[in-house]
Parts: sequence; C-alpha cells; structure tokens
Amino acid sequence: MTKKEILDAIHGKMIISCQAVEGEPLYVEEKSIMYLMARAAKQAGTPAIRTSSIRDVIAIKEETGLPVIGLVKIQYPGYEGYITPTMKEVDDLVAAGSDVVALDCTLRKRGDGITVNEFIAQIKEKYPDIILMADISNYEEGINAWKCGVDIVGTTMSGYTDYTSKKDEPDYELMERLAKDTDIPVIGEGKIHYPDQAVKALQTGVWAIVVGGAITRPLEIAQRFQKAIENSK
Ligand SMILES: CC(=O)N[C@H](C=O)[C@@H](O)[C@H](O)[C@H](O)COP(=O)(O)O
Repeated sequence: MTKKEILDAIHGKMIISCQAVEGEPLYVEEKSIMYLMARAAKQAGTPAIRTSSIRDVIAIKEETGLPVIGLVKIQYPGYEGYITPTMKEVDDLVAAGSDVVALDCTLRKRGDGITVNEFIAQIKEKYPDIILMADISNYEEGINAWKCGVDIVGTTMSGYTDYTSKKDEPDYELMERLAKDTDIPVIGEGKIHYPDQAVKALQTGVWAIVVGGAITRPLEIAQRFQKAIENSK
C-alpha cells in the first residue's frame, strides 16, 4: 500500500495495537500468538495493526493482510528510549515488510551519541520511501519530529518519560495541540482505556487513534476490574 492509501485507510479510525513482549502473559516463547488478537481486531473492523517484534509483524501481516505499524522494543545500555532505538531494528522491520516503522523520537539520551534528528536523517537517507511514525511524549518533541520530516506523530510516550505527567488517562491536550500545529497526521495513542475516551480522543482533531492494552492485554483489563472492585469496598 502507498503512504496515501494507508493514511486514507486509517483516517478517523481506531488502529488496534496487539503486543506482548517477554514477561507478559500472552508472550509465548515458541511461537507468536498475537496474530490471533490481530484476527479479532480485523473482525472488529480495524484498518491497521500496531505491533512489536519482527515475528509478530510477520505473523500479523500474514494473518490479516492489513497494514502494520511495526516497532521493536529493546533496551540497550545508554539508551533511555526502547522503541526501535537503532538502525538494526529499522533494518529488521523494513526486511519484515513493516508498512510503517514506529520509533522513539523523544529527546532523551541515546547511547550512540547522535541526536534523534540525526538518527531520523540517517534512516531517511537509507530508506527514502520509508513511512515513519514518531513516538513522542510532549509538544516540543512532536514539533521537533515533524520538522525532521517524519510522516506521522504519535502521543505514545506521554506519561512514560520523567518529565511528563503520569496521569492514567489519554493526553487529550497534547493530541489537540499537535493536530492543530502540524500538517502531518497525528495519532492519539496511550491510555485510551474506554470507548468514550476513544471518541473524545478522535474529537481532538487527531487523524486516528491507537488502542492497545484495553483490547489486547487481558492482565491489564482484569486488573482494572479488580481495582474498581477493591476501591468500592
Ligand atoms: C509506552 C509504550 O511502551 N507503549 C507501547 C508502544 O507501542 C505499547 O506498550 C502500548 O500498548 C501502546 O502504545 C498503546 O497504548 P495503550 O496500551 O495504553 O492503549
């Protein structure tokens, strides 16, 4: 699919994130099972899937035929970001056929000593046709990534950096400001736990939203029920 086709397909819609990394209940060592989550997501009508790891990108594309936003979560020493931190992960995602490559574009420390701006430039030089989604945590990082020429900005990391508020709800304000002040698609992502929050996030003016754990992480869902019950006692 071309960039325009992908962006048109996701416009106004909910992308479902299907992820399980090592240590999570749905992570199975021998074989990816996240394609089953993606099957359900497709049946529910999602136009695209976001997923982590090379094997899940491959399995989900094979299962659904939908465009995939791929990323690799890996924590290297010296790097604060863990979403597609180096060219190695970009190379692997491109080779796996990831339609969009998502990467950490926060302004945090990188172990290779280059800036995120330089990293983006290196990726674009190596892969001129790549579609990049910048995962950022605040307004400054979103604007910076947009100016570096990424194709999509996502609010993914809001609440997950030292300098952003840890509230357990979507960052509607960030979504609204970036949608207003950039001319590329903004994806509202992170902590959208309920259908009414999904609606509200889309109403901020973002191009699309990503919902993950509230649909595809059973432990997180069960804990939310448990907590509500405990709190009611
Ligand atoms: C911060 C981080 O590492 N976020 C990851 C990014 O891909 C995923 O673990 C999240 O599930 C995804 O962003 C969707 O968010 P939520 O699961 O809250 O709907």
